[in-house]
Amino acid sequence: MEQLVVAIDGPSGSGKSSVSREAARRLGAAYLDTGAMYRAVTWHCLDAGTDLHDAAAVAAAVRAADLFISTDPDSEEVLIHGTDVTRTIREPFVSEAVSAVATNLAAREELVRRQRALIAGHARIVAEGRDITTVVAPEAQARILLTASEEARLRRRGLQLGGGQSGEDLHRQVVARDAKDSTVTNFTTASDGVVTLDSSDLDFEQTVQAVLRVVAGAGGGAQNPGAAKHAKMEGASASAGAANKGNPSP
Ligand SMILES: Nc1ncnc2c1ncn2[C@@H]1O[C@H](COP(=O)(O)OP(=O)(O)OP(=O)(O)O)[C@@H](O)[C@H]1O
Ligand SMILES: Nc1ccn([C@H]2C[C@H](O)[C@@H](COP(=O)(O)O)O2)c(=O)n1
Repeated sequence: MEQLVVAIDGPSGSGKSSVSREAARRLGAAYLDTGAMYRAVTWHCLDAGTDLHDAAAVAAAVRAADLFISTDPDSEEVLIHGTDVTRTIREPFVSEAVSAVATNLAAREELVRRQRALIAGHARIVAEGRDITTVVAPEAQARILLTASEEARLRRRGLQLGGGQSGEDLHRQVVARDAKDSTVTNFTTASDGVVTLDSSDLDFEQTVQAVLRVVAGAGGGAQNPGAAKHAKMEGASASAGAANKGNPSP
């Protein structure tokens, strides 16, 4: 059976992670959050006292990183050197530091290599980030640039963080981070063959449906239509067989 790879990129707060995870469930596919990999190695550098401005030291730390990321859409789990950082990597101190690692080209090269290995290990996978459609998996059957207006993205992130953030904090975590990250990746304009999906005026469910339509149009439907229908009705998982119990060795 031909492998199904769905590649989704987009700016911060566009809904990549949440929409991709749900699309993966309904497709009976694995799910790869590549941003979590950048976050985990950033946490590790901070924890180890590595100077994030020392490009060689950061690259060495990333190459040596013992990193595990679950690819089961129903199990969010990220471990680095055995430490569970699943929650910590979402903290603002990591969000504010991560661009220093994401703009390190040697660190990117290493993480891209690992991401390709993870993708290759699954029969069906939805992978999301900033350079999946262009660098990591340009041969993916379905490639989507998921966008939303800046206003929608700031509003969504504010709601997601509980509404306690100042406008300045949100701007730093969404707009300023995108500005730094876009110096090394293109997630604002769609490359040839990439479908742009603007979710500004769509709710979450409509956005998931729009992604599934693009995948179906590219020839990749639900693995088992009954399971996908069930997942849609019950909000339950259709991800049997998608779990990854061990990442390829570095
Ligand atoms: N179409 C939508 N309408 C309304 N809310 C949405 C929509 N899509 C996603 N959301 C919500 O917006 C928030 C941000 O989404 P998410 O974390 O998936 O974005 P992201 O693009 O992965 O961001 P980042 O790259 O910064 O991690 C979440 O709370 C999510 O549930
Ligand atoms: N393929 C990727 C994925 C992520 N990044 C960078 C961009 C972000 O600043 C950071 C964390 O990503 P997020 O969790 O916010 O999606 O990692 C990247 O450069 N390439």
